[in-house]
Amino acid sequence: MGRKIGHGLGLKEVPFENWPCQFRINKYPFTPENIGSDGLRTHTDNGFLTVVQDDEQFGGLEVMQKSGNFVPVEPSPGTLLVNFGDIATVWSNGRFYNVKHKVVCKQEGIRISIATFLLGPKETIVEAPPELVTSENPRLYVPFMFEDFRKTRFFKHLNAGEALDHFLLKP
Ligand SMILES: O=C(O)CCC(=O)C(=O)O
Ligand SMILES: [Fe+2]
Repeated sequence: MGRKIGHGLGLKEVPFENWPCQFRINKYPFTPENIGSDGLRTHTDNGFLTVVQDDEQFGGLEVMQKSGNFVPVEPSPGTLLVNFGDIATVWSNGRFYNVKHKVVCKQEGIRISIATFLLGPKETIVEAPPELVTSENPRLYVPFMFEDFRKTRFFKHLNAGEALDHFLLKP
């Protein structure tokens, strides 16, 4: 998938080969009192991209449009959902949108989703490849280590994309 994304941008090579992945099963034990409230608060994913197998019975995942409106993503049996995270915005030099999303409790019961996260590189810096930096699209972010980015997000509680502002070249 990473290779296809890179090719879509006109790149011959992509760096994702050794980037770590994280696998997580989310379990939401929703009670009647939870209905209408957030099961998972608005956030962006911190890595490059996420592949989600959503709960086919429950629904409840909502993504935020640039306008700020949340739009429900109705689960579709047999399909996976893919979204970009913060590192995709940095690596693509602003071309990819780190979509904000949340989970709303729609009904009582145990909601399960399965997510695989392609994170950022462990040993190399995160930066847009030179082909994606031009005079019309100058570099947006200071090159950084993914681990430093993750710590900034975690310790400053910046879970909805705001951590990227700390790494802007021109704040
Ligand atoms: O449970 C879901 O549908 C989404 C989960 C999610 O956004 C996450 O694990 O980061
Ligand atoms: Fe997420």
